[in-house]
Amino acid sequence: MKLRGLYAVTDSRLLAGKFLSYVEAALDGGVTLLQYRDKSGDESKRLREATALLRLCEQYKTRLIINDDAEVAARLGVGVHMGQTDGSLTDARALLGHKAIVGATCHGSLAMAEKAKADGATYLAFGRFFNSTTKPDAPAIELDVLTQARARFNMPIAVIGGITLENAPHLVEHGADLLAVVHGLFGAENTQEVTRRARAFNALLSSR
Ligand SMILES: Cc1ncc(COP(=O)(O)OP(=O)(O)O)c(N)n1
Ligand SMILES: Cc1nc(C(=O)O)sc1CCOP(=O)(O)O
Ligand SMILES: [Mg+2]
Repeated sequence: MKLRGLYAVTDSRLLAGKFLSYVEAALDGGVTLLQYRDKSGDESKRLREATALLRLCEQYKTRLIINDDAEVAARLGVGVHMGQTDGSLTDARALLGHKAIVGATCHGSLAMAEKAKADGATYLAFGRFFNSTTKPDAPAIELDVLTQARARFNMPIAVIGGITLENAPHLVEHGADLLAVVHGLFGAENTQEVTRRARAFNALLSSR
């Protein structure tokens, strides 16, 4: 599967009061994958918001990914992103079927990546590469991990953690396919700026 471009990731606190307008602005600029990431634990809110995002994604022909929760992904017929403590990747793949996008957090570990590939992951996610206001405690990793992963895996590689328009070119040069971004996209002052940033992130990946 060819997956390349901006991977927009939502954050419920950052997007409070402007959730759908900011997401739509990003979709307008071009989003390859949209991840719904909500850590509130409020299940009915999650299902309601994810359903609203699915409608928007259908309108913009973008693929929706649910963070953490394969059951909600199955209910909506979309993809899932699984971390190391979010349950079995094999089970998620079995639940969602062979066509679904199933992403896997690999932190900075090629061994985790090998296992994720064997368990049926669609893409491998590495990070965090830079300081992140969204998840400051995520373990930091070096660019070298990306170089090694690119040489070893012939499948889409997502990168995450503190990515901005300024630092993203380094990640693209080292082989990233998907730029997974929260604050560097949705931290913008207004919807026009969100759209501009989305276009600019995509341009970094389309010229190679
Ligand atoms: C694209 C992408 N990569 C990594 C993560 C992090 O997943 P995880 O380690 O499960 O942490 P949480 O996001 O659940 O806090 C991600 N969500 N997306
Ligand atoms: C959700 C998440 N996971 C990370 C990891 O390293 O696994 S870093 C991160 C936060 C990404 O948000 P921002 O673009 O604002 O830094
Ligand atoms: Mg998770």
